[in-house]
Amino acid sequence: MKLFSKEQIYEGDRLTTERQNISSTDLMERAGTQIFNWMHMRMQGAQVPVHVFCGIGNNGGDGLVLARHLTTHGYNVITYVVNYSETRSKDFLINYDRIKNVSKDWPKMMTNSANFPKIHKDDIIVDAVFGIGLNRPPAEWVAEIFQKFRASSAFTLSIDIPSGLYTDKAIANENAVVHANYTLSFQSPKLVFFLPETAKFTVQWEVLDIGIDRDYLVNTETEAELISKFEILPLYKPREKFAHKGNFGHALIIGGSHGKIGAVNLASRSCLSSGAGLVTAFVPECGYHSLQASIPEVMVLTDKEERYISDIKFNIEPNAIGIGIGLDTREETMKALESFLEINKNNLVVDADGINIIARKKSLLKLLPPQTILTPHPKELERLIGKWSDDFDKLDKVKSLSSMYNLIIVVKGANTVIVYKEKIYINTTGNPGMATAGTGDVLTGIITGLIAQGYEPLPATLFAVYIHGRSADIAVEDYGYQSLIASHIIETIGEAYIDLFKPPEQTTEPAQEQEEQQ
Ligand SMILES: NC(=O)C1=CN([C@@H]2O[C@H](COP(=O)(O)OP(=O)(O)OC[C@H]3O[C@@H](n4cnc5c(N)ncnc54)[C@H](OP(=O)(O)O)[C@@H]3O)[C@@H](O)[C@H]2O)[C@H](O)CC1
Ligand SMILES: [K+]
Repeated sequence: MKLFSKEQIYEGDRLTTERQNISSTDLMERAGTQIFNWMHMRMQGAQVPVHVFCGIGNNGGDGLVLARHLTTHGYNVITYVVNYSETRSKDFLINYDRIKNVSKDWPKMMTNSANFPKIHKDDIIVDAVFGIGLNRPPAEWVAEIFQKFRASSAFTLSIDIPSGLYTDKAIANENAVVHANYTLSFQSPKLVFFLPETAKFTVQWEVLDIGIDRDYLVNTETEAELISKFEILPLYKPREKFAHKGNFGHALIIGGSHGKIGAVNLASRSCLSSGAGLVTAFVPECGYHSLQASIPEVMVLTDKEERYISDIKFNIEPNAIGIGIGLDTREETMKALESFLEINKNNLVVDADGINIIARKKSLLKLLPPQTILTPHPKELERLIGKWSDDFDKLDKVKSLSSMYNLIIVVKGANTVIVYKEKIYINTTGNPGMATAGTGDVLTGIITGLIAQGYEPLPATLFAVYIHGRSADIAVEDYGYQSLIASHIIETIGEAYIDLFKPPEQTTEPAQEQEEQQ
């Protein structure tokens, strides 16, 4: 799913009104009516007090359209105008007049937070104060109103975006943002719904289709894209009936040091479970017996050193190499990695201490083959790109590193983000249970295994991050967040593959109930 920028949304609006020969007021009527339909479906006439807070722009206009429909359908609605500016948008004014024609209780003007109404925790708040037009911090009294929303504990529904959130930059003051229980966003979700610092303001979100021009939506390239089953399924490579293990490549996993052979164990197993035909592990001598005993399917080559990697030499022709897990960053190992990178031409996935070594000696970056994949967790990323001031600054730094060295960078997080040059892909699978030792090793194995099978590096990365998270979502159902461990994620990779072909979950309501609601 494409994530359109603020500028692209405004452009889409303009083109839609032109091509469909409608006014912006008609488009606002569509938007507000869609919000009303969503609420009406769920409220079914319930007389819960609905407090609609409107700004003076088009987000506010949406709120007035909603309030008008709630009123004419007999709901218990109270409308407020948060009067933070004297400049009203045209469509706000048109809808301000329209609502006055259908209700004797005209919208209440608010110019400070003192006359904030009493709101019961079972009431509903609709936040139509700011939309994507927010371009400077809200006034203090407006921020106080947002804080009173939260203090009321009432269910808060934000229109388009929680007010106080910018679409394209970090927020200065978290107290000046609405905490939405639910956000109904027009045409596409916004990037800030998925970034670590701002995702918390949008607990749940849903996209409402307001009929923006289809050609525009299809033909407009966006910087950011949401990756879910729909985008992953077309990447899947089916298997021929008469396939044999040679068709699915030979992956090499290089890593491990005394006490950290398990990382290579996890990566090698997940590499096999991702479908690689053959997997070889290259480890210090101390890892030989444990690997051969624990994963008979994996072949093992060893370094001449007992406890750490000192000289990476192998007599196989791998199709893909995953390197860095459990590697250790001592001098001899750093030298071994440098000598390896000087001659390596293979597709490469670099993780963990592999990244830490490169972060220490940045000149190694230019030795990485095109489309090398780096999979840093936040601490490793900071060592690589330095400190960042906020999520947007982080993404800018990652994009420039990616462009400079032609790298694919996996920025692990609650929504893992894959960055390739100027493009951002946001994964939608995964859960907090994955914050446990070894899940990164498992991901490295899956990416390496997919490349070994012939997936190009970027699709392999998108696919692997998706499957890794989906597999953890399946496993967490049995183990819960606290008890999920990396090995469990390997066990459910198969189910995650099978899940790709299951139709999206049907609603649990029996068919006849759905008919009754028509
Ligand atoms: N295709 C769609 O998605 C549609 C979305 N719709 C809705 O339109 C809003 C965007 O509306 P817009 O009028 O552009 O902006 P806002 O309503 O978010 O803001 C109103 C104006 O307020 C001014 N502003 C910005 N920040 C502040 C601030 N901190 N304090 C005071 N005033 C502020 C700014 O105007 P200026 O001239 O003062 O800069 C804003 O323009 C979108 O989110 C949807 O809800 C359409 O209804 C239909 C199509
Ligand atoms: K809003």
